[in-house]
Order: sequence, then C-alpha cells, then structure tokens
Amino acid sequence: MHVEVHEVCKDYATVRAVNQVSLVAKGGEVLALLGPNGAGKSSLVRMMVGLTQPDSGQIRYRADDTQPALATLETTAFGYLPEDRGLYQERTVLDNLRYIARLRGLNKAVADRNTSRWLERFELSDRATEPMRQLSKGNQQKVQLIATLLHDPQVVMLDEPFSGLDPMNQEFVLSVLNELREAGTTVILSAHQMALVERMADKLVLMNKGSVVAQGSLPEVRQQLLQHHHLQVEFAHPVAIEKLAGLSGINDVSVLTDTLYELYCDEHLATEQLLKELQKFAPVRQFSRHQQSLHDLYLQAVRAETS
Ligand SMILES: Nc1ncnc2c1ncn2[C@@H]1O[C@H](COP(=O)(O)OP(=O)(O)OP(=O)(O)O)[C@@H](O)[C@H]1O
Repeated sequence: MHVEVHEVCKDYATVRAVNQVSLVAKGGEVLALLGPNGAGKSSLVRMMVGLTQPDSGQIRYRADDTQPALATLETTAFGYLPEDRGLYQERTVLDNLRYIARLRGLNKAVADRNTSRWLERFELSDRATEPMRQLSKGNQQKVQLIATLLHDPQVVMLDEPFSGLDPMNQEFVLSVLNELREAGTTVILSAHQMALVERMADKLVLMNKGSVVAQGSLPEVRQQLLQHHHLQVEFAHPVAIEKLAGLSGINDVSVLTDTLYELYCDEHLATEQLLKELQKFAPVRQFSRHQQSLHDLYLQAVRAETS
C-alpha cells in the first residue's frame, strides 16, 4: 500500500505544526520521520492515519502503482501506535489484546491465533496472564506494539516505537520492523534515535518546525545536509589557527588537541593542493576526511535554521 502525502499543511491556534510536507511511502518500505520535539511528526502521523484532516494539501492511499489513489482507507488497514499509549493497567495482557482484537473486528479464531503468534514473537507468552501494571515499561511497550500489529495491517504507523526501550529491546523491535518490511507492509515511524533509524529506514524525512529539512535515502539525506566537508589534520607540532583559517577554501577551523585540527572546507576544494599548503606550516602526521554521523549533520542543519 502506498501512502502519498502532497504539500500538506496543518495549523493549530498559534502554530503551523506541518508546513508543505510531501512524501511517499510504499509497501515493503520503512519511512522514518525524524525531528526534535515539536517538529510536527505526530501531527503528520495523525493526519496519515485519518484522525485529523490537513488544512491544505492531500493525503492519498494507493494499492500499487497501477491502482487509482483513494482519499480514505478502511481503519482496519492501519495499525497505529499513538504517542499516548493506552492499555488497561489492571487487566491482563491477554484481556487487553482480546479487547483490541474485538475492536479491530477479528473473529475469535483469528484473534486467538494472532495473539499467540505475536506474544511468542515478542517473547511474552509466559506473561500473558499477568496484569499490565506488573510488566516493565519495555514489556508494556511491546504489548502496545502487539496491539498495533494484531490485525496484520497493510500500513503500520508507529509514533516513537523505540521510546522507553533498552538497547536490547530496541534491536528486537528493529528486527520485527524488518520482518514487516519483508512481508510487504508499509511502515512509517517517528523517532528521535537517529543512529538506530539510519541503519534500517529506506527513506528518511528530517523535519524541523513543521517543515522538511531533508528527505530521501541515507546517502541522499547526507548529501542534502552536507554543506561543506570536514577534514582533520594532525601536525608534528602546534600551528597557529589564524594560519589555517587564512588558507583559501577554508571556512572555519576547530582545535581538537594542540596538534589536531578540524578544517571546514568548500565542497570542491582540491585536497592534494591543500595538503601541500599545510605541509608548509609543519610536518603533517595525518590528514583525513572526517565522515560526520547523520546525527551531527542533522543537528547542524537544525541549528543553522534556528539561528
Ligand atoms: N492538538 C494540538 N493543539 C495545539 N497545538 C498542537 C496540538 N498538537 C500539536 N501541537 C503543536 O504543533 C507542533 C508540532 O507538534 P507535534 O506533537 O506534531 O511534534 P512532534 O514532532 O511529534 O514532537 P515530539 O517529538 O515532542 O512528540 C508543536 O508546536 C505542538 O505544540
């Protein structure tokens, strides 16, 4: 199932929560919405699930490239993990899941089969008869995820699926999401865990203050965020920072240790020529391109927008 978002805007009383956002998520893809608090991720997810309507722009659903676009989908086509989790704490895991299954319209046989299958997959079968409140935060989160997936939805929208999970459980959820992708499910999630998400998402949509800062595959997003490249140089002895900053094509210099410096260069600066210039100041021990993490690139882009 394709989810197609076209130039969507959403205003609340005093704030534009979502500003001209367009994206496409297809079956068998994981699309991750990333952004700081208040970026508009949850507002966008709520519109994609159909809980709220855009003020302008369209959200459409399409079975595949050959099929017409639909304005709405059956609610059972979605699995939605909301930001505010809500299972009954005094009821058992099984009671909660049976209740959700009934809400989703599953008959008893399918409900029982799916509940057992997911409890087993999430390694929670032996906790099924315990009240929710006895489970750790991580296990409660896993039950919430089961509740989202119980009816085998075609489109899964997960608002912060990794929140409250330890690294082991984050890896576990990651593997479940990979299985959903392999089964052809459309997975859309919002997250703060950049390092985790960049390992598995097919598409990244980086948001800030309602707008898209960059989007595409990981290499595409890197390229969009990379305004200048970084080089690290280590000299045999200290060199005055003014000398380095004065070189042509160098926009900024950071001192990492008394002999190690980071140079922020124009993207097209010829590195062999630069190395020759650097060697005039002092013997160069090490000279390397510094690959920044997506997290660092993203923080830079958000800060640049804010300042
Ligand atoms: N129901 C609402 N009424 C008024 N303003 C809202 C409402 N929901 C969200 N907002 C505002 O819209 C903006 C976007 O919020 P949203 O919750 O979508 O961001 P988010 O990226 O999901 O943030 P977080 O990571 O903190 O969950 C914020 O300024 C928020 O205060």
